[in-house]
Amino acid sequence: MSLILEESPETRGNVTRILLYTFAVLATALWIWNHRQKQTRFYKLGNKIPGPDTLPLLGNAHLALGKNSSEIMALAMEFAQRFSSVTRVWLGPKLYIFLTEPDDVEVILNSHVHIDKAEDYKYFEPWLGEGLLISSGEKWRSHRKMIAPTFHINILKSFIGPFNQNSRNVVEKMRREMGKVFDVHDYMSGVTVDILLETAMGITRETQDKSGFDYAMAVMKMCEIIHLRHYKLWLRFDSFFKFTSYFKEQIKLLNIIHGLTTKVIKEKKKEYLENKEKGIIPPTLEELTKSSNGNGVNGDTKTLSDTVFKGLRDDLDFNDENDVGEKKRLAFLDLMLESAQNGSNNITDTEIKEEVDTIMFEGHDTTAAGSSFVLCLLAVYHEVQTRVYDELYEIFGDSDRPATFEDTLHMKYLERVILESLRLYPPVPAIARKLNQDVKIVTDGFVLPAGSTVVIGTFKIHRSPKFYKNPDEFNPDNFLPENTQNRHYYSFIPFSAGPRSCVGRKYAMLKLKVLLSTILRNFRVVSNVTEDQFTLQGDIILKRTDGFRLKIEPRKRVPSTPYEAEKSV
Ligand code: HEM
Repeated sequence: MSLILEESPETRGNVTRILLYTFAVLATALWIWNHRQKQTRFYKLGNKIPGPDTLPLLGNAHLALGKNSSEIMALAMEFAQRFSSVTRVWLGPKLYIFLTEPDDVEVILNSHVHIDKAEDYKYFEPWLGEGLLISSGEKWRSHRKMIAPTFHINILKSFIGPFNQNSRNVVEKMRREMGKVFDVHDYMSGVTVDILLETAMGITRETQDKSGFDYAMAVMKMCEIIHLRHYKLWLRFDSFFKFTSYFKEQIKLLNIIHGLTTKVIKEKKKEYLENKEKGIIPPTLEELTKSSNGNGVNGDTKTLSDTVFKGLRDDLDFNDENDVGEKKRLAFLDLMLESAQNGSNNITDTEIKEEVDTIMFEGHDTTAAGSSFVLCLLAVYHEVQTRVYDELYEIFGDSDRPATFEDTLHMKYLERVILESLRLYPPVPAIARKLNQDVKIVTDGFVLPAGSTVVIGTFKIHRSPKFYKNPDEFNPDNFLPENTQNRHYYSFIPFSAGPRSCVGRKYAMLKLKVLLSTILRNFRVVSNVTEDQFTLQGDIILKRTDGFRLKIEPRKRVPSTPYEAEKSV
């Protein structure tokens, strides 16, 4: 600056001229680039789709600046209202297309071609590597084929023991909150990680040392960092993120997480080989999932959700009446190690670690949010809670016995409540895919160009008046058989659908029933917050920014009076 001031007026004029020329050349180059881009097929197809007005270069990115995740969620809802069921948004040169019409959603989700995850999933990579959630192509296909059977109903039935034990443990912990307002999500998160440690890695409470607790804490904190990176736009850039304290924290957390998974895999592998030498070989996946009637399907074990999800055409439709029993219980990790060792699957230790870490992530936050929303809704709608409890009283009376798999089949009203809660508050509120090929959708024959990102607005679809009468109202009867049978399958997709649907769907439903029934048999949940006061955070996992606050009261183990029961119908 001082240099310029000392120079002659003529030199100063030259500098100004050079700056102006440079600016003019740059601006012209940008304009030409912008104009030429607009002429490309990608831009032309993108711009045929309705969406908010754009600014040169920025597209619509300025609309997201300075907004927190709740405000971005509100904006997305406003766009969905203002534009059609197909809306485009440009974030600079990146094209995002939002779909909320089940016919269009089916075109994407039911396809075996459009299965690649959007770039937004990349923050998981340091943690989950190429695990099932983010992998693509042949790797995803072969691992999915290997992992889907480890969620066979026979294996899930053998998890009833840990589901019950951990649910009873959390009930004991929650007693200390009696009569106070507290955030129930903290408890749901803790119990979910404990259950996963046991069912995914085979680490029981008895075998768990401090590393199990540290792992659980690290999983929860990693989820928080990833959530932050989704809504704090500047943290999305690795080059910036690396200079923040979050990055240092992430390194520490990943050391804990990967340290434990690696250690457990090593120990389990050693144990397996030692047992093999002694001639003790665990049952194979094929043996555990063998069907008694040959076709693997048994109508007696079908639940309401099996019927609700039957049109979604995934690879989880197996059912069997064989009960493998407690003795044969194997965690996912054991099953993967066993199949790698006996040669039925070609999977390395690193890949096994990535899959176990993936299951720990996917199975944790989703069910913690899902169970917290159910409890908060029941705390608001007492008459629904009364009906749920009456059903539980019919099954268990005033006994304290643990739930059996058979009991869960009788929890029909509770199941409707869970499904309705997943409809109004889907834990995964949106699903994103990267398109590698152009796709023609049903609405107005729009062609979504290769290279764009498709965002499926589950939250919005679930609240469509076209499929639900009074769509914003909490009404478990939306899932009465007569109301579900003719509804578009893709109008209810909390677990996504098609070949890339949630592999833990049946696990989640079974666990939610055991956990929620145990809590509700012990406590009555109450809240003075009404549903319209819930503030939502539209992150990768839907949460309440105001916290999942409620109160618990001791449950009187008696059914409601006939008058109360009548009122609640
Ligand atoms: C209420 C609970 C749950 C909900 C709402 C849910 C929802 C979902 C959704 C929507 C997807 C697709 C995500 C996408 O395409 O971006 C998904 C994928 C997945 N989920 Fe879940 N999930 C739940 C529980 C679980 C549990 C308990 C596990 C495991 C124990 C699990 C394991 C997975 C895995 C491994 C994938 C990736 C599947 C693939 O890409 O092939 N989920 N989940």
